[in-house]
Amino acid sequence: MRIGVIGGGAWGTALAQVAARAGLPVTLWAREPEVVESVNGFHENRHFLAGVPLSDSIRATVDLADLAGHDALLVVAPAQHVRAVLAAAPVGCTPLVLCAKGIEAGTRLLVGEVARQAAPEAPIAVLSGPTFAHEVAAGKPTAVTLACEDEDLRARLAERLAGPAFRTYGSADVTGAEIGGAVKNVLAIACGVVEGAGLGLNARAALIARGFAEMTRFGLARGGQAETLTGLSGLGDLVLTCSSTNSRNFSLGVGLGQGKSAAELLADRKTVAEGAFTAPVLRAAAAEAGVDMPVTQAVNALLEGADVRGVVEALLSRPLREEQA
Ligand SMILES: NC(=O)C1=CN([C@@H]2O[C@H](COP(=O)(O)OP(=O)(O)OC[C@H]3O[C@@H](n4cnc5c(N)ncnc54)[C@H](O)[C@@H]3O)[C@@H](O)[C@H]2O)C=CC1
Ligand SMILES: O=C(CO)COP(=O)(O)O
Repeated sequence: MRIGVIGGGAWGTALAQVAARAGLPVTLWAREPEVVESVNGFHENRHFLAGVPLSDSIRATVDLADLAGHDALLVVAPAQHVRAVLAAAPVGCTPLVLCAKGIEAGTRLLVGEVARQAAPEAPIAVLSGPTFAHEVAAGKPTAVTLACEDEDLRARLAERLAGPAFRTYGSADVTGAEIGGAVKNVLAIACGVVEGAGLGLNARAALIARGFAEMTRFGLARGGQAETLTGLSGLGDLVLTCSSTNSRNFSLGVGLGQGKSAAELLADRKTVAEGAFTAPVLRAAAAEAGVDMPVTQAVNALLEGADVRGVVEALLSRPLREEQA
């Protein structure tokens, strides 16, 4: 099985290394010529994943046409760019494994739904879970959800991508797997705010639990399954991303909690904090689905410049409610 990877950021590079470690030849498409030079010349992505030696069976290219004839394509461009890269890539009926976490602005579509429009003949799978790229690339133990409706393809992909330290758990629930990954980025910003504003560990635990309730309400309304949301791609990833400044979303929240503006924090950023793009789309999608998402609304208010104290007070002073309502 020859694997193509679309996107030479930290995660695309780490996944290229996963596939190479599994013994598969890999072509890695990156839009930056300097990334291609670094991977081909030094077996390292010095721009997005510095310090991690890469397998010499990974060949990088700036030319999307070089992805023709592969057996599966891992799609690891940021969510807002997936439509454009798929439109330009030679996809045809090659299976796509979607690895970006987000919801497309404007259309409010999950990445899998975008891919179905952009590449209607391609079978779709989703790979998602608690996976900091540096740890995966370094070979630290990691487990992911590999969701695909086609049982045979799911089993084939799960088996070929797995390795001694990379466990793939199959699921037929593509929507549920995607929603966990998209929503947790927004909730991670909220947890970062708690850290940055010094609101304490009780507040962070409460936010993870209430945030998860919010993710579940939205996920069920969009057709995801509860078991997926409590799994690796939902609760698992939420816990990881809400616990560490290794998360770009959590770090963005820390800055907001310290009183910095989103514009200041996002200016000249080379790496992506998907939650900043997902938050407004998620708020709109939740309103459309009639789902109450107070933490998501609070994150949007903070991204739009609201004062941290006022937003926290507003969250805490909402009418009391039943926990399971
Ligand atoms: N870094 C991580 O630990 C993980 C990231 N992800 C997800 O993977 C996706 C990609 O993130 P990373 O690899 O971390 O990116 P990154 O933050 O390391 O790098 C930014 C990436 O965005 C690409 N980019 C910027 N503008 C673009 C455009 N106009 N068209 C196409 N690509 C463009 C850059 O080429 C680069 O590959 C995101 O959806 C992220 O949520 C998922 C799991 C883990
Ligand atoms: O998705 C991730 C871990 O599973 C990476 O999180 P960040 O994008 O917040 O760094």
